[in-house]
Amino acid sequence: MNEENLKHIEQLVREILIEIGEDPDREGLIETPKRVAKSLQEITASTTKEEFTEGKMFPTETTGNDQLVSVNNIPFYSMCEHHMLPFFGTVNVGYLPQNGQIIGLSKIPRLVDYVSKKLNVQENITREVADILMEITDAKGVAVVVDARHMCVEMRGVAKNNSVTRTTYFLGAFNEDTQLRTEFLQTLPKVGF
Ligand SMILES: Nc1nc2c(ncn2[C@@H]2O[C@H](COP(=O)(O)OP(=O)(O)OP(=O)(O)O)[C@@H](O)[C@H]2O)c(=O)[nH]1
Ligand SMILES: [Zn+2]
Repeated sequence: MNEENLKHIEQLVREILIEIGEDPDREGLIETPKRVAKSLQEITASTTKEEFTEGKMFPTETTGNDQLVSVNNIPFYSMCEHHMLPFFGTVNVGYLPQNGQIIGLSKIPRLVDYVSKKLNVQENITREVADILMEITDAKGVAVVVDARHMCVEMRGVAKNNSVTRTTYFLGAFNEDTQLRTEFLQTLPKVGF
């Protein structure tokens, strides 16, 4: 998003304020179009793939490391592509390394940021995290579970407060090996939001 985009969004937000019956020149709203433009820029500023693909893999001495690795409770914030309202929650990721190749732990939350900082739906975030992780690690299997609350479900429409949506996506070994899948599912923390 460049300066021209930001200026244009500012004008549009000013028009929205008028259409919803507000006075965009009242004191509390004077800076609002600019703030909204900047916050939209921040919320949708997906990072680049290099943030989690450069220097990502570490070979270890032994394939004895080819055991389940799970990184849970990774927070994310996104906006639904239907209403442009926030949905947020946690991403839980498991993978089964192949040939002792492990990924730097910080790269997984970076991947979650990359996928979630744009207009999206929860199912796509779940699948994209799994597909990209599989692509960059060449793991034997990848599992992703996302728990989220959707403001478009809670504060409007059907208005169901505190309902939590869980989406899951399994690739490779997690589809074939029920024991592995159960082991991963047992690592999932209780939803705390
Ligand atoms: N599957 C899925 N649906 C979502 C997600 N975020 C929002 N939605 C749903 O997208 C749907 C859009 O439905 P529409 O009927 O086109 O829009 P609407 O009239 O605003 O729907 P209501 O929310 O039921 O009032 C709604 O059922 C939302 O709950 C998501 O991440 N995944
Ligand atoms: Zn929505």
